[in-house]
Amino acid sequence: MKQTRHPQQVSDIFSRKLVCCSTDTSLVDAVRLMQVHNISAIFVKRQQAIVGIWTEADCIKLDFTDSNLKHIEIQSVMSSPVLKISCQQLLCDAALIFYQHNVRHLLVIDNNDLPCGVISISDIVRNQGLDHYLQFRPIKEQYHKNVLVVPSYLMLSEGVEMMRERTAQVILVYNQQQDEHGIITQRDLLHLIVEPDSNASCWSFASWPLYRVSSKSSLFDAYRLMSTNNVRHLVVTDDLEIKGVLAIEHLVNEIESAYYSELEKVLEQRDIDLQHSQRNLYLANKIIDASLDGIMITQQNGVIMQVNPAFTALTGYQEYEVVGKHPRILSSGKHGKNFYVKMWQSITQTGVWQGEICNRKKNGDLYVEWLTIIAIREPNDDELVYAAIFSDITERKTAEDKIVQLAYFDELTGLPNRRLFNDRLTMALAAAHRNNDMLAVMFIDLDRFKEINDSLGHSAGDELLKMVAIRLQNVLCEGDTLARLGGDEFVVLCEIDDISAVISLADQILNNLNTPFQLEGLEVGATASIGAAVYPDDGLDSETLLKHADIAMYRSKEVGRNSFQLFKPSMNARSLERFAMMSRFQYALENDEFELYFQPKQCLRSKAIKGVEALLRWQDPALGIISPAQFIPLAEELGLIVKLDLWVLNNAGMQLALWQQQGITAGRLAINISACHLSQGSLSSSVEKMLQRYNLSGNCLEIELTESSFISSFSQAKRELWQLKKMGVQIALDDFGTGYSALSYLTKLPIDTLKIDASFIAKVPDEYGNSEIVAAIVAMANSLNLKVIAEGVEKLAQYSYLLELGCDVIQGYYYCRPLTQRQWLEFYQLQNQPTVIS
Ligand SMILES: Nc1nc2c(ncn2[C@@H]2O[C@@H]3COP(=O)(O)O[C@H]4[C@@H](O)[C@H](n5cnc6c(=O)[nH]c(N)nc65)O[C@@H]4COP(=O)(O)O[C@H]3[C@H]2O)c(=O)[nH]1
Repeated sequence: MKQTRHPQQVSDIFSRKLVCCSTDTSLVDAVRLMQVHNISAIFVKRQQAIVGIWTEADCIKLDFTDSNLKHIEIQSVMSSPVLKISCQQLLCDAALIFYQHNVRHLLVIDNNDLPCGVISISDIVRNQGLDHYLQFRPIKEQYHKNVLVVPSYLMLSEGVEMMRERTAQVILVYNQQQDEHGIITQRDLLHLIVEPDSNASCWSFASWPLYRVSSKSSLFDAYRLMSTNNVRHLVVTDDLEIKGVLAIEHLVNEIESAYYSELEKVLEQRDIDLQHSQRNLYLANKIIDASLDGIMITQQNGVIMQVNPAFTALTGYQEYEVVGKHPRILSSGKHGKNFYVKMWQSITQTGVWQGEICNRKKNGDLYVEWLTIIAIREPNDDELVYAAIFSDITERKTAEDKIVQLAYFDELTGLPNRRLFNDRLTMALAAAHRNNDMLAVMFIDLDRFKEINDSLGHSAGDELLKMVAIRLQNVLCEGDTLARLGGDEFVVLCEIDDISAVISLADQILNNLNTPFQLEGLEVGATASIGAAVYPDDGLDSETLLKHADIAMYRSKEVGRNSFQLFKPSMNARSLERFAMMSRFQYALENDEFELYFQPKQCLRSKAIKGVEALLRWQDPALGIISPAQFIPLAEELGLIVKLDLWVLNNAGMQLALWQQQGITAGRLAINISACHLSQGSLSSSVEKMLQRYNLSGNCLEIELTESSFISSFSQAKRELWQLKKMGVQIALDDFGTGYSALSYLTKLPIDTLKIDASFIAKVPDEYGNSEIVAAIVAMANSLNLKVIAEGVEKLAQYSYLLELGCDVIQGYYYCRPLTQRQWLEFYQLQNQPTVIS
C-alpha cells in the first residue's frame, strides 16, 4: 500500500455527482435516472432530506415475476438510513465504515452537514494505487467457480429467478448450436426493469462473446482486459476449459481485502503506536513531574500550557496561577529589550537558547536561573511549543561572586588584590600604548607598621590598615586603582598628564596620612614611604614598572621614611646590590656562615676582665668578614633580625656552658638584642628556654639594648625587662647618649648599666663639651646607682681620663679588640686572672 505523506481525505477523491429521486419515484424511473447518469446508486429524498439509497446490487433482491415491479415506489426497496461521512474525514475512516457495515456507497456531507457528494469503495480502491499490488496477485482462486450455466432457450424469467434463488451475480448461457457462451449480470437486470419481456429467452438477453482470461494470469492482466474492453466480467479458462467467471467485483474485492488487511495492519500499528506514545507520554509526564529543574511549556504565542511541581517550588506560583498566562509574569525587569531580542533570535535560528537570566518569584524575591529554552515542533503540525527548563543558581552565583571577591579582592580592606591590580595594569598599559598616555604606578609602604602591629596587637593593626585604605581612597580620583598587595603595602595605578601630577598625588597622600589615627582610644601616627615609576619613561611593561616603583619606595625608606621618591635609573644598581645582599644573607643564615667574636671588658679599679661582649661576624667565603653595622639593618629590613638574635642567644649559651666546663670565669657574657625583638614580647621566654637548655643561671648573662627598644611599646618592654631581671639577667643600655635620652626611662626600667657611646669617648679628653657630657653621664649613673661602661676606648689618654672620672669599666681596642673564640681563650689564659662575678 502506498503510504502518502499526508493522509488523503474524503474531499480529495469523492464524486460530487449526487443523483437523487423522491420517495415516491417508481423503480423504473429511478433505474432510468441511473442509466442516464451512468451511476450505480441513487439517493432517495424526502422533503430535501436524503432518507435512503438504492444501488444496482439491490436488483438481486427484486421479484422479476412481479408484473407491478416497474411501478413500485423506490422507498419500498431502498436501504435506510444512509451512512454518511464528512468530506474532511480521512479515506481510512471511510474504508473502515465500508468494512464494518458491508456497504459500497457513503453519502458525503460538507462542513455545514449538508449532502455534497458520494464516495464508493471503488473510488477508494482506485485511489490507493494498487496496480503494483494486483500485478503480483494471480487469478488463481479469485473467481466464481460454480457458475450457473443455463441453456440458451431457457426463459429469461426463469433464469432471473434462478439467479435470485442462488443470489448469483451472473449466469452463463450456453448456445449449443453456436457452441458459444453468453453472460447475464445483475446490472443487466436493470434493463429488465425498464423493458420487461417475460417471453424472451436467456440467449436473447445475454451478452456475448465472452472475454477470456487464463487462470494463470495476474489480476492486473484481468483488470487491464476489463478496462480496455469496458466489460465487468471475464470467463476464466484453464486450457480452453471454462472454470468460472471473474467479475470486476473480484478485483475490487481482492483489492479491498488487501486494503483491509493493510488497513488492519495500519490500525494495529496505530494501536501499538498509540500505546507506545501513551506510555512515552506517561513517562514524560512522570519525568517532568519528578524533575528537580523547573519546567514550563508554552504555546507558540507564549501562553503557558503546563508547569511542573519544581516550577512551583522555585517560583512560588501554583500551576493554576500561571497556566493561560504569559511567562512575562516572572520577569524581573533586570534585562533590557535587547536581551530578549537576542534570546528569540537564537531560538528561531537554532531552536534552542541557553543562559543565565534573572527572574522574580511570586513573593518578589529575585533569583538567578540557568535557563534552557527549546522549540519543539508538534508532529503533523506547524505549531511550535516551547519548553523552558531552569534551575535556580542564585546560591551558586553568590558562591561564584564570593570566589571572585576572594580571588580578586583583599578580604580585609575590600580593595583589589595583587591579581586584579595586575590585570588592570596590563589593560591600562595596552590602552596607554594605543593612546600615547602616561601612567604612574605608586608603591606605598607604611613606616614601622610592624612595630604598631606588635605593640597594639594584630586586630589594631588590621583596623589601621582599613583606615589607611579609606584615606588613600579619598585622595584618589575616579578611575584610579588602589590595591593592597599584602601586609602594609599598597599600590596605586593612575593615568597622569605629567610628572608633576605624581609628585602632587604623593604629597597629598603623605599629608593625609600625617594626621594621627584613632586606634583603640590612642592616637597613632602612621607615615608612609612612597615610590613611583612612570610609563613610558621608567618602564614599558607591568613587571618593570612595579619593580621600579618598589625600588623607589625602598629609596624613600633609606632616606628617612615619610617621604616620596620618583624612580631614577641610578636606583636600579643600588637596588640590585641590596637584593643580592638579601639573598646572600638568607643563604648565610641557613648555612652557618655566622660566628661570634668576643671582646673582653676591663674593670678600671681591679684591672681584671669584667665581662665579655659577644659580637656577631659574618664570614662570607668570598668577601671575608662582614661587619654587623652592614648586615644588621638588612636583617631588620628582611624581618630576619629576631631569627638572628635567637641564633646569637643560642650560641652564647653554648659558649657559656663550654666555658663553665673549662673553668673560665670572666664575668657576664653580654649579647646584643635588636629593638624590635623586645617589643614582640618573646625575648624573656627565649632567654629562659636557652638558660634551661644549657643549664645556666641568668647571673652569667647580660642583655644590651638600645633606647629605641622602649620607644614603640614602653609597657611591653618594661614587662619583658622585669622578667629578665627575675632570672638574674642584667640589662645594659647600649650607645647611651646618641638616642632620645629621655632620662625618665632610667628610673622606670630595671637597667643596670649605661654604655657610653664610643662617639663621645673618641673625643675625650681634648674636645670641650664632650668631656663634660661623659663626666655628666658618669655622675648621673653614680647617683642612679647604675654602672658605667665606656665604649671605644682606644687611647691611653681616654683610659686615664675615664679612670680619673671614676668610670667603672672600659671596652675598646686599648684593652682588647674583638677576638675569635680561640683568641679569646688565649687572651683569658694570658691574663690568668679569675674575675669576680658581680
Ligand atoms: N672604633 C672602635 N670600635 C670599637 C672599639 N672597641 C669595640 N669596637 C666596636 O664597637 C662595637 C661595639 O658594639 P655595639 O656598640 O654593641 O654595636 C654593635 C651592635 O649594636 C651590633 N651588633 C654586633 N653584634 C650583634 C649581635 O650579635 N646582635 C645584634 N642585634 N647586634 C649586634 O653591631 C654594632 C657594631 O658591632 P661591631 O662592628 O662588632 O662593633 C663593635 C666593636 O667591634 C674601639 O676601640 N674602637
